[in-house]
Formats: sequence, C-alpha cells, structure tokens
Amino acid sequence: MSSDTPRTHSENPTGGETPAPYGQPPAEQAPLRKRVRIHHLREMKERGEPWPMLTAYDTYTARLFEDAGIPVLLVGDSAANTVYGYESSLPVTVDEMLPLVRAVTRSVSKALVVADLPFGSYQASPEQAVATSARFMKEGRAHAVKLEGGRRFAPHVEAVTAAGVPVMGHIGFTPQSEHNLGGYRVQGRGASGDGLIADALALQDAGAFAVVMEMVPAEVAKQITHELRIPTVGIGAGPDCDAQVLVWQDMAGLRTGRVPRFVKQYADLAGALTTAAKTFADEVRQRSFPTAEHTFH
Ligand SMILES: Nc1nc(=O)c2c([nH]1)NC[C@@H]1CN(c3ccc(C(=O)N[C@@H](CCC(=O)O)C(=O)O)cc3)CN21
Ligand SMILES: CC(C)C(=O)C(=O)O
Ligand SMILES: [Mg+2]
Repeated sequence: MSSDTPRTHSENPTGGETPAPYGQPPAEQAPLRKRVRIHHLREMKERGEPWPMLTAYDTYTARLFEDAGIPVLLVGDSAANTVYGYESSLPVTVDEMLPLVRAVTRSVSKALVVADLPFGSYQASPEQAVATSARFMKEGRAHAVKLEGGRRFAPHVEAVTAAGVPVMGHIGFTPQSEHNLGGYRVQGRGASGDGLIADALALQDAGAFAVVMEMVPAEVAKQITHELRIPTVGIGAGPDCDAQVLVWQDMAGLRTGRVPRFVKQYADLAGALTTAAKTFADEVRQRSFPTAEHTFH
C-alpha cells in the first residue's frame, strides 16, 4: 500500500504495516468481560470500533482465541478443508459440523459462537433453514447461525430469525456457490455492485444481525458498511468493514502453499510444528527422549 493511501481506521494492534508479521506481540488485549451478545456488535459499529472474528473448530483454539479477546468465533464450513481434508466446502455435512460446534461452545464462556450452515442444509426452503438451525442451537449449543446468499435467501433469514435464532448473512463470493459463480473470484465489480447493495439491504431487512462480505471491492464494501445499521464482516473486502474475519489456520500460517490474497499470516505454525515433529522424531531415534524427567519410577 502506498504511504499516501488514506486509512479510515487507526492502526490495528494486531495489524499495521510492519514488514515482518511474526514476532512482535500486540498491545495487551482486554479480556472479554461478559458474554458477547449481538447487541454488543451493533454498539461497536456505532462507536466505530472494528472487531475481529476467527474460525475455531476445537477446544484448545476456541479457548485461546476467547482468552485473546476475540469476541466472535465462527465454526465455519471451511472445516471441510481445514479439518476434514475435502477439496471444497461443498461435501461437509451437518453431522460432521455438529460435533465441532459442540466442542467450541463447550469450551468458551464469553465468545459468541456462530455455526455455519453447510451446503444443502438450508437452501431448499425457509422451513429447512429453520429445522437445520434448530439442530445447531439444540445439539451444537450455538448462539447464532450463518448462511450464504443474498436477496433470494431473505425469506430463509426471516424465518430463522423469527424462530429466535440470530442469523449472520454472507454475500459476495459465497464458496458454496463456487460452480455457479464460475470459480473463486471477486464479486460486485462494476454494475453488479448495485446487486450486492440490494443483497445486503435485503438481509438487514430480513433481520440478519451482521453480514459477511467475501472478496468484494473495497469501495463497494465501504458503501455497504455505511448504508447498513448492522455490522459488516470483511474477508477480502477492504479496511472499511466493521469487522474482519479470517480462517485461523490461514491467519496463523498452519496452511502451507498458496493462500488467497486476503490472507495475512501472523505466525508460522507450519514451520513451528514441522520443527517440533522433526526434533521429536530425531530424539526418539537417538533415544535422547524420554529422559528421567519424563519417566516414572
Ligand atoms: N483455509 C480456508 N480459508 C478460507 O478462507 C476458506 C476456506 N478454507 N474454505 C472455504 C472458503 C473458500 N474460500 C476461498 C478459497 C479460495 C480463494 C482463492 O483462491 N482466492 C484467490 C483468487 C482470487 C481471484 O482470482 O480473484 C485469491 O488470490 O484471493 C478464496 C476464498 C474462503 N474459505
Ligand atoms: C471464511 C468464513 C467467512 C467462512 O464462511 C468459513 O470459514 O466457512
Ligand atoms: Mg463458510
């Protein structure tokens, strides 16, 4: 980014423009004081305070992220990729997602946990969306659900909200529609930007408490953020969204190989774990582990 590019928000303690993302711990993050509720997210928008969201799929990461002050955890259908090893998010099922949601909700006391509804579990009808959401609330003990889609899914959002379940929308690049959208590409460039605005407004009117915008031009995301009362959560949607989300294994550098442009790696967990595994293997082969310290007599 050039030095004369205007920045709307002041320096983020975990972000900024330092060339080396690893190493320097951010300023001490205030712990979450109480259970995060959807009205707190709206209040942060009103105060102009951007907030972070991360995915979580298990107990240790959920606890670490809550303790790090992350107010909202998403049990994403990205678990298809990050947990189950599928090529896309399409194959993951409700029965595969539910135990992960339950693990995360069981592990936190303050963070708001959002369960991502997997492909095929809500699209058929508002009734199907309500039934699946109820399973995530009852069996997963989630606090909210997320579903992909714009105007055409306003009836689904309205029905789930009416059933008492807070809904987070998701527009722009919606990975469950990869084959319809023609691959992983930015959405809402040029004239289709108006469609995105209509999608965002329809979700807000249907009762959504927030909306994820994925791979959307920054200018469009900024305009939508200003037009909505509810918070926008960006992933590849520029700096002006009310919140930002990343998949945790991307953010922490556990995923290796090419990563999407919107990913910033704040650690090198792949490197750290590789070194740990190799050192363990060497020590076992040399019989230098275990020593007396790790042995019972
Ligand atoms: N680990 C992981 N991270 C994610 O962000 C993520 C998942 N998994 N699984 C579900 C979806 C899929 N997502 C994806 C996957 C790939 C691209 C991607 O390849 N983006 C390229 C192409 C952009 C373009 O051609 O315009 C990029 O460079 O950003 C983006 C989002 C986001 N979600
Ligand atoms: C990337 C986020 C927004 C998501 O939908 C997921 O992790 O599944
Ligand atoms: Mg998802």
